[in-house]
Amino acid sequence: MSDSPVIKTMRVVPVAGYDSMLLNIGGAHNCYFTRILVILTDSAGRTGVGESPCHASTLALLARFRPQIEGSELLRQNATIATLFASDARHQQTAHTDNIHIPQMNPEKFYNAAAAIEAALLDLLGQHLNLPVAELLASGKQRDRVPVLGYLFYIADRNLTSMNYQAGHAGGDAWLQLRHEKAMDADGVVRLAEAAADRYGFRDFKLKGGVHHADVEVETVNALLTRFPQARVTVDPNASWSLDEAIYYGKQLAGRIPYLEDPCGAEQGYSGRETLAEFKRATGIPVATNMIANDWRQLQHALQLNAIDIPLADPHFWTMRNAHTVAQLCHEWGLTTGCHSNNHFDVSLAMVAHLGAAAPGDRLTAFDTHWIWQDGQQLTLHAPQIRDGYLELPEGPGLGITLNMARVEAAHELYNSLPDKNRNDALGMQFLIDNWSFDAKRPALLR
Ligand SMILES: O=C(O)[C@H](O)[C@@H](O)[C@H](O)[C@@H](O)C(=O)O
Ligand SMILES: [Mg+2]
Repeated sequence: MSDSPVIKTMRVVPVAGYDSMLLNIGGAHNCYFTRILVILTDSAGRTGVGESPCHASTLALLARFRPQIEGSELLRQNATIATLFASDARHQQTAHTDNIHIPQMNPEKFYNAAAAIEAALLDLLGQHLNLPVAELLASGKQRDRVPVLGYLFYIADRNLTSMNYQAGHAGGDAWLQLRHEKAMDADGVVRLAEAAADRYGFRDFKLKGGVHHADVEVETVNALLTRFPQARVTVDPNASWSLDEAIYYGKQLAGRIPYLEDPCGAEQGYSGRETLAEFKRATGIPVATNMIANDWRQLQHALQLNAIDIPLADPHFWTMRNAHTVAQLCHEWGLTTGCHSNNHFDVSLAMVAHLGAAAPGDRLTAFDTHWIWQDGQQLTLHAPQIRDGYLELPEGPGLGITLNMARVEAAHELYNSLPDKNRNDALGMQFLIDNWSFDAKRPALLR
Protein backbone atom coordinates (compact mmCIF):
# COMPACT_ATOMS: atom_id res chain seq x y z
CA MET A 1 0.00 0.00 0.00
CA SER A 2 1.16 3.55 -0.72
CA ASP A 3 0.27 6.32 1.70
CA SER A 4 -2.66 7.31 -0.48
CA PRO A 5 -6.00 8.09 1.12
CA VAL A 6 -8.36 5.14 0.73
CA ILE A 7 -11.98 5.30 -0.41
CA LYS A 8 -14.09 4.43 2.60
CA THR A 9 -17.67 4.62 1.38
CA MET A 10 -19.52 4.97 -1.89
CA ARG A 11 -23.09 6.13 -1.60
CA VAL A 12 -25.34 6.13 -4.66
CA VAL A 13 -28.21 8.58 -4.32
CA PRO A 14 -30.87 8.86 -7.02
CA VAL A 15 -32.40 12.34 -6.88
CA ALA A 16 -35.27 14.14 -8.59
CA GLY A 17 -36.10 17.74 -9.39
CA TYR A 18 -38.74 19.69 -11.30
CA ASP A 19 -38.79 20.48 -14.99
CA SER A 20 -40.97 22.40 -17.43
CA MET A 21 -43.02 20.87 -20.24
CA LEU A 22 -40.21 21.18 -22.75
CA LEU A 23 -40.79 19.65 -26.17
CA ASN A 24 -38.37 17.63 -28.23
CA ILE A 25 -38.56 14.79 -30.73
CA GLY A 26 -38.93 12.33 -27.84
CA GLY A 27 -42.11 14.08 -26.63
CA ALA A 28 -42.51 16.40 -23.63
CA HIS A 29 -40.24 16.52 -20.63
CA ASN A 30 -41.92 15.09 -17.55
CA CYS A 31 -42.64 17.45 -14.65
CA TYR A 32 -39.82 15.61 -12.85
CA PHE A 33 -36.32 14.78 -14.01
CA THR A 34 -34.05 12.29 -12.29
CA ARG A 35 -30.29 12.09 -11.79
CA ILE A 36 -27.82 10.04 -9.75
CA LEU A 37 -25.26 11.38 -7.30
CA VAL A 38 -22.23 9.26 -6.43
CA ILE A 39 -20.86 10.40 -3.08
CA LEU A 40 -17.48 9.05 -1.98
CA THR A 41 -15.78 9.54 1.38
CA ASP A 42 -12.10 8.83 1.96
CA SER A 43 -9.83 8.01 4.89
CA ALA A 44 -8.75 11.67 5.10
CA GLY A 45 -12.33 12.60 5.95
CA ARG A 46 -13.09 14.25 2.59
CA THR A 47 -16.18 13.91 0.42
CA GLY A 48 -16.15 13.76 -3.39
CA VAL A 49 -19.18 13.82 -5.67
CA GLY A 50 -20.17 13.07 -9.25
CA GLU A 51 -23.50 13.21 -11.12
CA SER A 52 -24.97 11.21 -13.98
CA PRO A 53 -28.25 10.73 -15.81
CA CYS A 54 -30.53 8.33 -13.94
CA HIS A 55 -31.75 4.97 -15.13
CA ALA A 56 -32.45 1.74 -13.27
CA SER A 57 -29.69 -0.03 -15.19
CA THR A 58 -27.18 2.69 -14.24
CA LEU A 59 -28.12 2.22 -10.58
CA ALA A 60 -27.62 -1.54 -10.95
CA LEU A 61 -24.18 -0.98 -12.47
CA LEU A 62 -23.15 1.40 -9.71
CA ALA A 63 -24.20 -1.17 -7.11
CA ARG A 64 -22.10 -3.74 -8.94
CA PHE A 65 -19.04 -1.42 -9.04
CA ARG A 66 -19.21 -0.38 -5.38
CA PRO A 67 -16.98 -3.19 -4.05
CA GLN A 68 -14.28 -2.18 -6.55
CA ILE A 69 -14.37 1.44 -5.41
CA GLU A 70 -14.58 1.00 -1.66
CA GLY A 71 -11.14 0.14 -0.34
CA SER A 72 -9.35 1.44 -3.46
CA GLU A 73 -6.47 3.90 -3.14
CA LEU A 74 -7.31 7.42 -4.25
CA LEU A 75 -3.95 7.94 -5.95
CA ARG A 76 -4.43 4.79 -8.00
CA GLN A 77 -7.69 6.00 -9.50
CA ASN A 78 -6.42 5.46 -13.05
CA ALA A 79 -6.10 1.76 -12.27
CA THR A 80 -9.50 1.74 -10.55
CA ILE A 81 -11.26 3.31 -13.54
CA ALA A 82 -9.37 1.03 -15.92
CA THR A 83 -10.77 -1.94 -14.01
CA LEU A 84 -14.29 -0.69 -14.68
CA PHE A 85 -13.53 -0.26 -18.37
CA ALA A 86 -12.02 -3.75 -18.52
CA SER A 87 -15.12 -5.33 -16.99
CA ASP A 88 -17.68 -7.07 -19.16
CA ALA A 89 -20.27 -4.51 -18.00
CA ARG A 90 -19.12 -2.14 -20.69
CA HIS A 91 -20.04 -4.63 -23.40
CA GLN A 92 -23.07 -6.21 -21.76
CA GLN A 93 -24.72 -2.83 -21.61
CA THR A 94 -24.16 -2.30 -25.29
CA ALA A 95 -26.52 -5.14 -26.00
CA HIS A 96 -29.34 -3.71 -23.87
CA THR A 97 -30.76 -0.47 -25.17
CA ASP A 98 -34.37 -1.11 -24.20
CA ASN A 99 -36.64 1.45 -22.61
CA ILE A 100 -34.77 4.39 -23.97
CA HIS A 101 -35.71 7.90 -24.81
CA ILE A 102 -34.22 8.47 -28.23
CA PRO A 103 -32.38 5.40 -29.41
CA GLN A 104 -29.69 7.07 -31.50
CA MET A 105 -28.57 9.39 -28.74
CA ASN A 106 -28.88 7.07 -25.80
CA PRO A 107 -25.52 7.01 -24.06
CA GLU A 108 -24.59 3.63 -22.76
CA LYS A 109 -25.36 3.28 -19.11
CA PHE A 110 -21.88 1.95 -18.44
CA TYR A 111 -20.38 5.31 -19.37
CA ASN A 112 -22.87 7.17 -17.18
CA ALA A 113 -21.90 5.03 -14.20
CA ALA A 114 -18.15 5.27 -14.86
CA ALA A 115 -18.43 9.04 -15.44
CA ALA A 116 -20.08 9.70 -12.06
CA ILE A 117 -17.50 7.57 -10.24
CA GLU A 118 -14.61 9.18 -12.10
CA ALA A 119 -15.88 12.69 -11.33
CA ALA A 120 -16.17 11.88 -7.62
CA LEU A 121 -12.64 10.43 -7.60
CA LEU A 122 -11.28 13.50 -9.40
CA ASP A 123 -13.08 15.72 -6.89
CA LEU A 124 -11.34 13.87 -4.04
CA LEU A 125 -7.96 13.91 -5.78
CA GLY A 126 -8.21 17.64 -6.39
CA GLN A 127 -9.00 18.22 -2.73
CA HIS A 128 -6.09 16.00 -1.69
CA LEU A 129 -3.68 17.96 -3.93
CA ASN A 130 -5.37 21.31 -3.27
CA LEU A 131 -5.93 21.80 -7.00
CA PRO A 132 -9.07 22.33 -9.08
CA VAL A 133 -10.12 19.35 -11.22
CA ALA A 134 -9.40 21.47 -14.33
CA GLU A 135 -5.70 21.33 -13.35
CA LEU A 136 -5.82 17.53 -13.21
CA LEU A 137 -7.03 17.12 -16.80
CA ALA A 138 -4.13 16.78 -19.19
CA SER A 139 -4.05 20.32 -20.58
CA GLY A 140 -4.45 21.91 -17.17
CA LYS A 141 -6.60 24.96 -16.52
CA GLN A 142 -6.83 27.19 -19.61
CA ARG A 143 -9.49 29.67 -18.51
CA ASP A 144 -11.63 30.72 -15.57
CA ARG A 145 -14.95 30.79 -17.38
CA VAL A 146 -16.54 28.85 -20.20
CA PRO A 147 -18.94 30.26 -22.81
CA VAL A 148 -22.37 28.60 -22.52
CA LEU A 149 -25.46 28.92 -24.69
CA GLY A 150 -29.05 29.75 -23.90
CA TYR A 151 -30.80 26.45 -24.55
CA LEU A 152 -34.31 27.32 -25.77
CA PHE A 153 -37.27 24.97 -26.09
CA TYR A 154 -40.84 25.23 -27.27
CA ILE A 155 -42.91 24.81 -24.12
CA ALA A 156 -46.30 23.08 -24.14
CA ASP A 157 -49.24 24.27 -22.03
CA ARG A 158 -48.87 22.48 -18.69
CA ASN A 159 -52.55 23.20 -17.95
CA LEU A 160 -53.54 20.63 -20.56
CA THR A 161 -52.11 17.89 -18.33
CA SER A 162 -52.88 16.45 -14.91
CA MET A 163 -49.14 16.28 -14.18
CA ASN A 164 -47.43 18.20 -11.42
CA TYR A 165 -45.68 20.89 -13.50
CA GLN A 166 -44.75 23.86 -11.32
CA ALA A 167 -45.94 27.42 -11.91
CA GLY A 168 -43.50 30.32 -12.15
CA HIS A 169 -43.05 33.17 -9.73
CA ALA A 170 -44.97 36.22 -10.90
CA GLY A 171 -43.51 39.64 -10.29
CA GLY A 172 -39.88 38.56 -10.05
CA ASP A 173 -37.27 37.77 -12.64
CA ALA A 174 -39.00 37.25 -16.02
CA TRP A 175 -37.01 34.10 -16.77
CA LEU A 176 -38.13 32.37 -13.57
CA GLN A 177 -41.73 32.97 -14.59
CA LEU A 178 -41.66 32.47 -18.36
CA ARG A 179 -39.78 29.16 -18.22
CA HIS A 180 -42.98 27.57 -16.90
CA GLU A 181 -45.39 29.11 -19.39
CA LYS A 182 -46.54 28.04 -22.83
CA ALA A 183 -44.19 29.12 -25.66
CA MET A 184 -45.19 27.35 -28.84
CA ASP A 185 -44.19 29.80 -31.56
CA ALA A 186 -41.45 32.19 -32.63
CA ASP A 187 -42.78 35.07 -30.51
CA GLY A 188 -42.92 32.91 -27.41
CA VAL A 189 -39.38 31.62 -27.93
CA VAL A 190 -38.05 35.15 -28.55
CA ARG A 191 -39.60 36.26 -25.24
CA LEU A 192 -37.87 33.34 -23.52
CA ALA A 193 -34.57 34.29 -25.14
CA GLU A 194 -34.94 37.88 -23.98
CA ALA A 195 -35.60 36.80 -20.41
CA ALA A 196 -32.69 34.31 -20.48
CA ALA A 197 -30.35 36.93 -21.97
CA ASP A 198 -31.37 39.43 -19.29
CA ARG A 199 -30.65 37.00 -16.49
CA TYR A 200 -27.58 35.17 -17.85
CA GLY A 201 -26.13 37.47 -20.53
CA PHE A 202 -26.22 34.89 -23.32
CA ARG A 203 -24.86 35.73 -26.78
CA ASP A 204 -25.39 32.21 -28.11
CA PHE A 205 -28.71 30.40 -28.41
CA LYS A 206 -29.74 26.93 -29.43
CA LEU A 207 -33.33 26.08 -30.24
CA LYS A 208 -34.37 22.52 -29.55
CA GLY A 209 -36.12 21.52 -32.76
CA GLY A 210 -37.72 18.29 -33.91
CA VAL A 211 -41.02 19.61 -32.58
CA HIS A 212 -42.80 21.59 -35.32
CA HIS A 213 -42.55 21.36 -39.09
CA ALA A 214 -39.09 22.62 -40.14
CA ASP A 215 -40.68 25.77 -41.66
CA VAL A 216 -41.79 26.87 -38.19
CA GLU A 217 -38.43 26.13 -36.61
CA VAL A 218 -36.54 28.05 -39.32
CA GLU A 219 -38.97 30.94 -38.80
CA THR A 220 -38.14 30.82 -35.08
CA VAL A 221 -34.41 30.91 -35.81
CA ASN A 222 -34.99 33.90 -38.10
CA ALA A 223 -37.01 35.67 -35.40
CA LEU A 224 -34.20 35.10 -32.89
CA LEU A 225 -31.64 36.46 -35.35
CA THR A 226 -33.78 39.51 -36.01
CA ARG A 227 -34.12 40.21 -32.29
CA PHE A 228 -30.46 39.41 -31.52
CA PRO A 229 -28.53 40.35 -34.68
CA GLN A 230 -25.14 39.89 -33.00
CA ALA A 231 -25.97 36.50 -31.49
CA ARG A 232 -24.97 33.05 -32.67
CA VAL A 233 -28.19 31.08 -33.12
CA THR A 234 -28.65 27.46 -34.15
CA VAL A 235 -31.27 24.72 -34.12
CA ASP A 236 -31.05 21.03 -33.26
CA PRO A 237 -33.84 18.99 -34.88
CA ASN A 238 -32.33 15.77 -33.51
CA ALA A 239 -32.09 14.26 -37.02
CA SER A 240 -35.83 14.49 -37.66
CA TRP A 241 -35.24 16.16 -41.04
CA SER A 242 -34.52 14.05 -44.10
CA LEU A 243 -31.24 14.74 -45.90
CA ASP A 244 -33.15 16.59 -48.64
CA GLU A 245 -34.98 18.72 -46.07
CA ALA A 246 -31.76 19.40 -44.18
CA ILE A 247 -30.08 20.64 -47.36
CA TYR A 248 -33.13 22.73 -48.31
CA TYR A 249 -33.40 24.43 -44.90
CA GLY A 250 -29.63 24.53 -44.45
CA LYS A 251 -29.30 26.58 -47.65
CA GLN A 252 -31.86 29.06 -46.25
CA LEU A 253 -29.83 29.43 -43.06
CA ALA A 254 -26.31 29.27 -44.54
CA GLY A 255 -24.12 32.24 -43.68
CA ARG A 256 -26.34 33.28 -40.78
CA ILE A 257 -25.90 30.38 -38.38
CA PRO A 258 -22.53 29.17 -37.06
CA TYR A 259 -23.41 25.45 -37.33
CA LEU A 260 -26.34 23.04 -37.38
CA GLU A 261 -26.69 20.24 -34.87
CA ASP A 262 -27.77 16.80 -36.10
CA PRO A 263 -29.83 18.20 -39.00
CA CYS A 264 -30.39 14.71 -40.43
CA GLY A 265 -29.71 11.09 -39.61
CA ALA A 266 -29.84 7.54 -40.88
CA GLU A 267 -32.22 6.99 -43.81
CA GLN A 268 -32.76 4.70 -46.77
CA GLY A 269 -29.88 2.41 -45.93
CA TYR A 270 -27.41 5.26 -45.29
CA SER A 271 -26.02 5.88 -41.81
CA GLY A 272 -26.32 9.20 -40.00
CA ARG A 273 -22.59 9.66 -40.46
CA GLU A 274 -23.01 9.26 -44.23
CA THR A 275 -25.98 11.63 -44.53
CA LEU A 276 -24.28 14.28 -42.39
CA ALA A 277 -21.18 14.07 -44.61
CA GLU A 278 -23.41 14.66 -47.65
CA PHE A 279 -25.17 17.52 -45.88
CA LYS A 280 -21.85 19.19 -45.15
CA ARG A 281 -20.68 18.88 -48.73
CA ALA A 282 -23.95 20.24 -50.09
CA THR A 283 -24.27 23.24 -47.77
CA GLY A 284 -20.83 24.00 -46.34
CA ILE A 285 -22.48 24.37 -42.92
CA PRO A 286 -20.43 23.01 -40.01
CA VAL A 287 -22.12 20.10 -38.21
CA ALA A 288 -22.30 19.47 -34.48
CA THR A 289 -23.51 16.17 -33.08
CA ASN A 290 -24.41 14.36 -29.91
CA MET A 291 -26.07 11.53 -31.85
CA ILE A 292 -23.53 9.82 -34.06
CA ALA A 293 -20.08 10.27 -32.48
CA ASN A 294 -20.55 9.28 -28.85
CA ASP A 295 -17.66 6.88 -28.39
CA TRP A 296 -14.21 6.35 -29.88
CA ARG A 297 -15.38 3.94 -32.56
CA GLN A 298 -18.28 6.16 -33.68
CA LEU A 299 -16.04 9.21 -33.62
CA GLN A 300 -13.44 7.46 -35.76
CA HIS A 301 -16.04 6.66 -38.44
CA ALA A 302 -17.52 10.17 -38.27
CA LEU A 303 -14.09 11.74 -38.80
CA GLN A 304 -13.10 9.35 -41.56
CA LEU A 305 -16.23 10.39 -43.44
CA ASN A 306 -15.66 14.08 -42.69
CA ALA A 307 -19.22 14.09 -41.35
CA ILE A 308 -18.80 16.45 -38.40
CA ASP A 309 -16.95 19.54 -37.17
CA ILE A 310 -18.08 19.74 -33.54
CA PRO A 311 -18.29 16.56 -31.48
CA LEU A 312 -20.38 17.53 -28.46
CA ALA A 313 -18.53 15.26 -26.05
CA ASP A 314 -20.69 15.18 -22.95
CA PRO A 315 -18.64 14.19 -19.88
CA HIS A 316 -21.56 11.99 -18.78
CA PHE A 317 -21.35 10.02 -22.06
CA TRP A 318 -17.56 9.87 -22.17
CA THR A 319 -16.30 10.53 -18.60
CA MET A 320 -14.56 13.84 -17.89
CA ARG A 321 -11.11 12.62 -18.79
CA ASN A 322 -12.19 11.07 -22.10
CA ALA A 323 -14.23 14.17 -22.99
CA HIS A 324 -11.09 16.18 -22.31
CA THR A 325 -9.15 13.89 -24.64
CA VAL A 326 -11.78 14.60 -27.32
CA ALA A 327 -11.17 18.33 -26.70
CA GLN A 328 -7.43 17.79 -27.19
CA LEU A 329 -8.12 15.92 -30.40
CA CYS A 330 -10.36 18.77 -31.60
CA HIS A 331 -7.59 21.23 -30.84
CA GLU A 332 -4.90 19.24 -32.65
CA TRP A 333 -7.03 18.23 -35.63
CA GLY A 334 -8.77 21.52 -36.42
CA LEU A 335 -12.17 20.59 -35.04
CA THR A 336 -14.26 22.65 -32.61
CA THR A 337 -14.82 21.63 -29.00
CA GLY A 338 -18.37 21.63 -27.64
CA CYS A 339 -20.42 19.85 -25.03
CA HIS A 340 -23.91 18.32 -24.94
CA SER A 341 -26.21 18.29 -21.92
CA ASN A 342 -29.44 16.93 -20.48
CA ASN A 343 -31.40 18.29 -17.51
CA HIS A 344 -29.03 18.25 -14.58
CA PHE A 345 -28.24 19.49 -11.11
CA ASP A 346 -25.33 21.71 -10.13
CA VAL A 347 -22.82 18.90 -9.58
CA SER A 348 -22.96 18.29 -13.34
CA LEU A 349 -22.70 22.03 -13.87
CA ALA A 350 -19.41 21.98 -11.97
CA MET A 351 -18.20 18.95 -14.00
CA VAL A 352 -18.92 20.82 -17.24
CA ALA A 353 -17.23 23.98 -15.94
CA HIS A 354 -13.99 22.10 -15.18
CA LEU A 355 -14.09 20.27 -18.50
CA GLY A 356 -14.52 23.54 -20.41
CA ALA A 357 -11.90 25.30 -18.32
CA ALA A 358 -9.34 22.65 -19.30
CA ALA A 359 -10.18 22.43 -23.02
CA PRO A 360 -7.11 23.54 -24.99
CA GLY A 361 -7.18 26.15 -27.74
CA ASP A 362 -9.59 28.86 -28.87
CA ARG A 363 -11.94 26.85 -31.05
CA LEU A 364 -14.60 26.36 -28.42
CA THR A 365 -18.29 26.66 -29.25
CA ALA A 366 -20.55 27.76 -26.39
CA PHE A 367 -21.25 24.69 -24.25
CA ASP A 368 -24.78 23.35 -23.78
CA THR A 369 -26.36 23.35 -20.38
CA HIS A 370 -29.98 22.78 -19.35
CA TRP A 371 -29.19 24.38 -15.99
CA ILE A 372 -31.24 27.51 -16.65
CA TRP A 373 -34.37 25.31 -16.50
CA GLN A 374 -33.31 24.02 -13.07
CA ASP A 375 -31.71 27.16 -11.59
CA GLY A 376 -32.99 27.51 -8.00
CA GLN A 377 -32.99 23.77 -7.30
CA GLN A 378 -29.32 23.51 -6.43
CA LEU A 379 -28.04 20.62 -4.33
CA THR A 380 -24.81 22.40 -3.37
CA LEU A 381 -24.16 25.25 -0.96
CA HIS A 382 -22.93 27.55 -3.75
CA ALA A 383 -23.86 26.50 -7.26
CA PRO A 384 -21.53 27.57 -10.09
CA GLN A 385 -22.80 30.78 -11.69
CA ILE A 386 -23.63 31.75 -15.27
CA ARG A 387 -22.93 35.44 -15.80
CA ASP A 388 -22.47 37.47 -18.95
CA GLY A 389 -22.89 34.31 -21.07
CA TYR A 390 -20.13 32.42 -19.26
CA LEU A 391 -20.17 29.58 -16.76
CA GLU A 392 -17.69 30.54 -14.07
CA LEU A 393 -15.28 27.95 -12.72
CA PRO A 394 -16.10 27.43 -9.03
CA GLU A 395 -13.34 28.41 -6.66
CA GLY A 396 -11.59 25.92 -4.44
CA PRO A 397 -9.97 22.52 -4.87
CA GLY A 398 -11.59 19.52 -6.53
CA LEU A 399 -14.86 20.38 -8.24
CA GLY A 400 -15.15 23.38 -5.91
CA ILE A 401 -18.61 22.46 -4.64
CA THR A 402 -20.04 21.29 -1.32
CA LEU A 403 -23.25 19.28 -1.15
CA ASN A 404 -26.18 20.70 0.77
CA MET A 405 -27.16 17.40 2.37
CA ALA A 406 -30.61 18.57 3.49
CA ARG A 407 -31.44 19.36 -0.13
CA VAL A 408 -29.89 16.12 -1.36
CA GLU A 409 -32.05 14.11 1.07
CA ALA A 410 -35.17 16.03 -0.01
CA ALA A 411 -34.37 15.38 -3.69
CA HIS A 412 -33.86 11.71 -2.84
CA GLU A 413 -37.26 11.60 -1.09
CA LEU A 414 -38.83 13.14 -4.17
CA TYR A 415 -37.17 10.48 -6.33
CA ASN A 416 -38.51 7.72 -4.07
CA SER A 417 -42.03 9.10 -4.38
CA LEU A 418 -42.08 9.00 -8.20
CA PRO A 419 -44.02 6.30 -10.02
CA ASP A 420 -41.93 6.70 -13.22
CA LYS A 421 -38.25 6.97 -12.43
CA ASN A 422 -36.74 6.49 -15.89
CA ARG A 423 -37.06 9.25 -18.47
CA ASN A 424 -40.15 8.81 -20.62
CA ASP A 425 -41.16 11.91 -22.62
CA ALA A 426 -44.06 10.07 -24.26
CA LEU A 427 -46.14 10.38 -21.06
CA GLY A 428 -46.60 14.15 -21.16
CA MET A 429 -46.93 14.14 -24.94
CA GLN A 430 -49.97 11.89 -24.74
CA PHE A 431 -51.87 14.77 -23.13
CA LEU A 432 -51.29 16.74 -26.32
CA ILE A 433 -51.86 13.98 -28.90
CA ASP A 434 -53.82 10.79 -28.12
CA ASN A 435 -51.75 7.62 -28.24
CA TRP A 436 -48.67 9.59 -29.28
CA SER A 437 -45.56 7.49 -29.84
CA PHE A 438 -41.96 8.25 -30.75
CA ASP A 439 -40.88 8.36 -34.39
CA ALA A 440 -37.21 9.15 -35.03
CA LYS A 441 -38.01 10.64 -38.44
CA ARG A 442 -40.92 12.92 -37.54
CA PRO A 443 -41.06 16.10 -35.43
CA ALA A 444 -43.09 15.45 -32.28
CA LEU A 445 -46.16 17.50 -33.26
CA LEU A 446 -46.49 16.04 -36.76
CA ARG A 447 -48.82 13.09 -36.28
O1 LIG B 1 -35.10 17.36 -24.59
C1 LIG B 1 -33.91 17.45 -24.31
O2 LIG B 1 -33.52 17.77 -23.20
C2 LIG B 1 -32.93 17.16 -25.37
O3 LIG B 1 -33.54 16.75 -26.54
C3 LIG B 1 -31.93 16.14 -24.95
O4 LIG B 1 -32.57 14.95 -24.64
C4 LIG B 1 -30.95 15.91 -26.03
O5 LIG B 1 -30.00 14.99 -25.61
C5 LIG B 1 -30.40 17.21 -26.48
O6 LIG B 1 -29.79 17.83 -25.41
C6 LIG B 1 -29.60 17.22 -27.71
O7 LIG B 1 -28.75 18.07 -27.83
O8 LIG B 1 -29.84 16.43 -28.61
MG1 LIG C 1 -28.33 17.51 -29.86
